[in-house]
Amino acid sequence: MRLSKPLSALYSTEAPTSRVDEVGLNPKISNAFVNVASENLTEVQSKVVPEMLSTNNGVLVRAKTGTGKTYAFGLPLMNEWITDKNFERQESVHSLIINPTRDLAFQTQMALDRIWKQCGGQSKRRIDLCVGQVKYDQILRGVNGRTKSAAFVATPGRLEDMLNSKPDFRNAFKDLRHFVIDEADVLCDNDFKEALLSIVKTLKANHSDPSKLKVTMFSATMDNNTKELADRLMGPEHKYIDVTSGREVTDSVNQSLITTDGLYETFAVAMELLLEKLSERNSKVIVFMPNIKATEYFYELAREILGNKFGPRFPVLPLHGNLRQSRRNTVQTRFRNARSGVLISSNVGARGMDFPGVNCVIQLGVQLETASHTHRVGRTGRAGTTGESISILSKAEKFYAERLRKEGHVLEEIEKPQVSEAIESEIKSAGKFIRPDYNSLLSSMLGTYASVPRLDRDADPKALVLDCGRLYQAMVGGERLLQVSARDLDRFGVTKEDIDGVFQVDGVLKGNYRPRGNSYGNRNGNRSGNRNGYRNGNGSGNRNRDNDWNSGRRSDRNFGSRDNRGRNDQRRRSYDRWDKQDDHY
Ligand SMILES: Nc1ncnc2c1ncn2[C@@H]1O[C@H](COP(=O)(O)OP(=O)(O)OP(=O)(O)O)[C@@H](O)[C@H]1O
Repeated sequence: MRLSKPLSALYSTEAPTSRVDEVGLNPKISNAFVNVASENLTEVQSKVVPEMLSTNNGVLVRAKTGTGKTYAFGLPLMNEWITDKNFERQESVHSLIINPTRDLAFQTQMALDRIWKQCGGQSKRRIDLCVGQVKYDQILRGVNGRTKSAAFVATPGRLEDMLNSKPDFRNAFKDLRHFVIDEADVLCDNDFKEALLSIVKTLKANHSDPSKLKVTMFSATMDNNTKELADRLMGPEHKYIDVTSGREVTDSVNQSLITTDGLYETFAVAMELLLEKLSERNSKVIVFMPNIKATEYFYELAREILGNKFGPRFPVLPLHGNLRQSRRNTVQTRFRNARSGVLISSNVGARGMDFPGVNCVIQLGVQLETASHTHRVGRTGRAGTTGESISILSKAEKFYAERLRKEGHVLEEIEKPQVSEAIESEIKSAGKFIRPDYNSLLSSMLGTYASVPRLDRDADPKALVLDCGRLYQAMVGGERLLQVSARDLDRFGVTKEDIDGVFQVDGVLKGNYRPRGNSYGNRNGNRSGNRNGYRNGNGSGNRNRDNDWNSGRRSDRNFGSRDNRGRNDQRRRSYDRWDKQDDHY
């Protein structure tokens, strides 16, 4: 993206930055960067590029969202490719970059390719993908074909599978120089940790000289788990570069908070705000919803209401884990290229996704992990631009704002907008123009709450549950009650009297019963313990199926090829959940 202002002005709140031609990069790379991005590096690039060019040790990097981490690792890698005279003739893959989702892998590959093409490199060696839904043969062409892969951008499921099941592929990494772990905190999380360790083990076991393999890790959010794993993967000599100055989101994003009386008002206020924001010229907004069902519902609603106001060609786009990858790619390209429009997204669009020109992010409700908030906010105010983030929480969800504040987010309370009668009536009559499955929408909302850690310590679970029931009544009108199983409600510790006139219960409530180790009852707040609690009535006791975690149906189709099927059965389930759907994030 070309910027009209000098970068020093754009990054004025951050430390002095360097020019791209003064950090020791080959002129071909720095000239390409000037053509593609800027003459100036961002702060993280100014610190990381020289470090990566000179050190033999690993580097762990924490930098604010949208400050250019991709090129911070991409430029030094490509610099090595261009300065090695024998590079074209080498067979081994030089660099491996791992991302948690396919969407991010595509984006990373495209960003690096832009520079690499400017250098004329792609005719010699390419940057290829190793992700689910790319055919095995196509991936293998990068190691067996005439034009060898300089680098692979991979997701964990397909990468581990290929390394384990395809000897040709595995052997192509014997002189690998760089292994870059992007969004490191997610990849060090319990779901991926085992796979990541297994990948590193395989890479090292097959390496001609493991001491030459450099590992680098990047993220905006960093927890102790990540730091511990960094020690394991990179050794104690690795360097830690933190350019967040304690804040994970850039100062150029103003964060505010609107409190509503309940979930129904939350949806109405969000729609009113959206109309207001999109009425401004060249306004590009992302609305983040708490789960897939809510994303689908709000998208249908927005398509109708915004279509009536701005015309049918106005970009109103959905992004969530239940969409096919091809549709997700189309949506992302359309939104990336649009001057104005709205993306209604689940967590799948929250991390790393780079959509230029987003001036406002609206977030509804609570999330499993507060790190999600940081990444969602970080979709605006990128590359030195300014942005606005508005969180909408119901009174019962307000505990979440306190958590965010404790973690350093500055949320300014603002007045909620007056919801117009037109919007009220559109929401109430939504059943006529969309096919809302209100039952599963509300089950998903209950599931989202059930997946939040420490709920019973910080919040009033009863109030949240009752709000779900009232939302249902407001949506369907009349006296109909939401039908839920006693087992689901038991998790929130409600009694028959509490929910009288709000839910129709299947089974017998156990009063204030809360199962041991249930999702919100896990007081230590660790992430592994809080995902097993909720059954949303569709047969699975695992996690909140609609939280973008595991609701998907597509996978690394050929995962578990004959020779590793049994061994990887357990792990495959984890990849399936991720690689197909991405996402709890
Ligand atoms: N030196 C630069 N000058 C101007 N723009 C830049 C520069 N470096 C990167 N950019 C642009 O900034 C945007 C954000 O970059 P990138 O996606 O790498 O950020 P990030 O730090 O990885 O974000 P996130 O934390 O969300 O993953 C991209 O559009 C990128 O092209």
